[in-house]
Amino acid sequence: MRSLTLGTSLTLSPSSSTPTPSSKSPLSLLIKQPPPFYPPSPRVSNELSIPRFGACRATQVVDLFPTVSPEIVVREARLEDCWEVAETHCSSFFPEYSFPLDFVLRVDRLVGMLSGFSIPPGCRRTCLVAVIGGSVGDTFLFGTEDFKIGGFDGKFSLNKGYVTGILTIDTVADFLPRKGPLRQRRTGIAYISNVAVRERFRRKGIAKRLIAKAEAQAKSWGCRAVALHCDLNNPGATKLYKDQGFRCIKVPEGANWPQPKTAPNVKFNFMMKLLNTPTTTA
Ligand SMILES: CC(=O)SCCNC(=O)CCNC(=O)[C@H](O)C(C)(C)COP(=O)(O)OP(=O)(O)OC[C@H]1O[C@@H](n2cnc3c(N)ncnc32)[C@H](O)[C@@H]1OP(=O)(O)O
Repeated sequence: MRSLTLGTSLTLSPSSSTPTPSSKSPLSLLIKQPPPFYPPSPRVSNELSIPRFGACRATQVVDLFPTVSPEIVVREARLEDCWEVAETHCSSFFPEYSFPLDFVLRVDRLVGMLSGFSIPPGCRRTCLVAVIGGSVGDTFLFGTEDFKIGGFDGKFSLNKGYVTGILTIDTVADFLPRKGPLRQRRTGIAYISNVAVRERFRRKGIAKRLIAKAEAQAKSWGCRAVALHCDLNNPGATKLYKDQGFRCIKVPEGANWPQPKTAPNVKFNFMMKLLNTPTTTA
């Protein structure tokens, strides 16, 4: 078995791991925060709030014309996607909330995402989206190459499609153990967070596609590994990551490694994958 080395004494265990950091926005302070990144309750429909907040047209187009443009395309999120990204995040991680709190949560998430542009110098962050219903090759984009807001590409397209899944990848290393006595930020390891797929699009391989794209992105940034935290009580996500070649990292006894801030009772597996490790599934 391969071994990953991170700081002092990390070992890969044959088992595996969930969630991620959430950006805190001013609205977070005004509402009682629910525990983030829980798997959604199966009894609640994620799509209930969509018609109220304006995404209904895109949803209906997909429903009415499923064969016109059935392909899922994974690409960098653009500013025009940001509401649907917030919606996908909230409906996946907080499915139990109904109006008006679900709307407040979405706005909070939107503000959090768009205000997340202050990343440390030299670090990268990108939000990836899996979209359906947009055209692949003939997209006409407005905007410049380098303009970014938060993890969002500052370009617009007239043919955006409908966001079905999301993933954030960064090299900020906030959730990786620091290095050396000066507690320097780790480099060369990208961190995956906020992986979510709308309920009605699950088990179609969308998360797998997002992860594959994230790995390619990490490689293009020169990273040698990717890491993430996965809720111990999220067996579906754990299986997803294990199948994609991620392995659990045993946290050294007594080590105080950083973790996503969620509810106090949530326990995480820390998982990593070397980027030359092949996956077990296509
Ligand atoms: C680092 C993080 O962000 S962890 C947070 C993970 N996100 C969440 O828990 C939010 C709520 N859940 C979701 O959004 C989705 O269920 C996800 C993201 C976990 C999975 O998305 P999907 O697009 O459905 O996954 P995908 O179809 O690619 O599944 C690939 C494989 O993972 C495994 N898998 C995925 N979901 C499940 C599940 N609920 N139960 C068991 N296995 C699962 C299966 O092996 C699946 O292959 P199969 O369908 O051929 O059996």
